[in-house]
Amino acid sequence: MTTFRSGFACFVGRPNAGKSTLTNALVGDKIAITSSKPQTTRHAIRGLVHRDDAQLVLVDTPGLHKPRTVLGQRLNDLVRTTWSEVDTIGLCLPADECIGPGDRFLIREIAALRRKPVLAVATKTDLVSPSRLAEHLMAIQGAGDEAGLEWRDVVPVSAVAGDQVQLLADLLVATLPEGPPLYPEGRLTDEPEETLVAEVIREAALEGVRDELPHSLAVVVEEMLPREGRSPDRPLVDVRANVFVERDSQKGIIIGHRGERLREIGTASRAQIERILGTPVFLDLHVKVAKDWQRDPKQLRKLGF
Ligand SMILES: Nc1nc2c(ncn2[C@@H]2O[C@H](COP(=O)(O)OP(=O)(O)OP(=O)(O)O)[C@@H](O)[C@H]2O)c(=O)[nH]1
Repeated sequence: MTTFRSGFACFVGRPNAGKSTLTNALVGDKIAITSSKPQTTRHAIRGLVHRDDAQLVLVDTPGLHKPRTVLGQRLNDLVRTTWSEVDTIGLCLPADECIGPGDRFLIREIAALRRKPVLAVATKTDLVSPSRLAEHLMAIQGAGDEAGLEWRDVVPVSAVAGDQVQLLADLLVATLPEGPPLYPEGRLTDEPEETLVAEVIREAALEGVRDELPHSLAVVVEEMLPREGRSPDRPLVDVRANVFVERDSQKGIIIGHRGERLREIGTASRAQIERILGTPVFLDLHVKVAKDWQRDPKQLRKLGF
């Protein structure tokens, strides 16, 4: 009989390194939220990989970055707590970018954890030539040596092309302890549905807006209830959510000319929410100003941080 393994893994790496996309590719469903804007992953969202021989729980962390606000500090604390709790770490180093000071900082921090298996994942390999990839892999090896960190493996992967994703799953599973499944089969995530719904709306609201906005956006789902009086074969769920921004000017950006952008955000997120909940949804979206919420601990708590 083959042994069953189970445990936790997380991907770390600089913003935009491809962590969420990789999590999605491994889980095979869109649970973690991706966006072309950096630092959009706010919550440690877990995806479950169910296999005959193992269950891998993926914890997706936000990027570690220079803390400038209370929120920045909390995010960094969250990253470090996550690292200490998982069985194995995958450090994502995008192949289309050189290893920089930020990556070296991460590698030193991870090296300080000692003895935790660390896989170096060269992400986005579809974007580079084989010779550039070879250079990148050697640079990864060198950066590990420099920090006294011995990689368990160095794996080139393209989450978008699906290249080597399966191999990565095998290598991650091999680092897990023996044990029974941690979650019932069929679950993809243990995030409450409200959190997923809020993340979907946040992602839609961030699409195509200016660079300073990501940090100023928070979404809170106030209510999620089945509409009363519907026949069982035609259910409808009412979702009421608030999009919080920090300033009046940002409110205007989100709402758009005659509410056009807000309508687009609603349409785009509703389709995804319906997929998550498995029922048609009526989405009631409001934009509110919570002045400087990132700097105010009380407001942060209210917004779920
Ligand atoms: N071509 C290509 N693009 C990728 C790949 N993986 C991720 N990307 C793109 O890179 C960008 C960032 O990917 P994410 O998965 O959101 O990165 P992340 O590390 O989770 O980012 P943060 O949440 O900001 O920390 C997105 O635009 C992705 O579509 C890949 O394998 N190939």
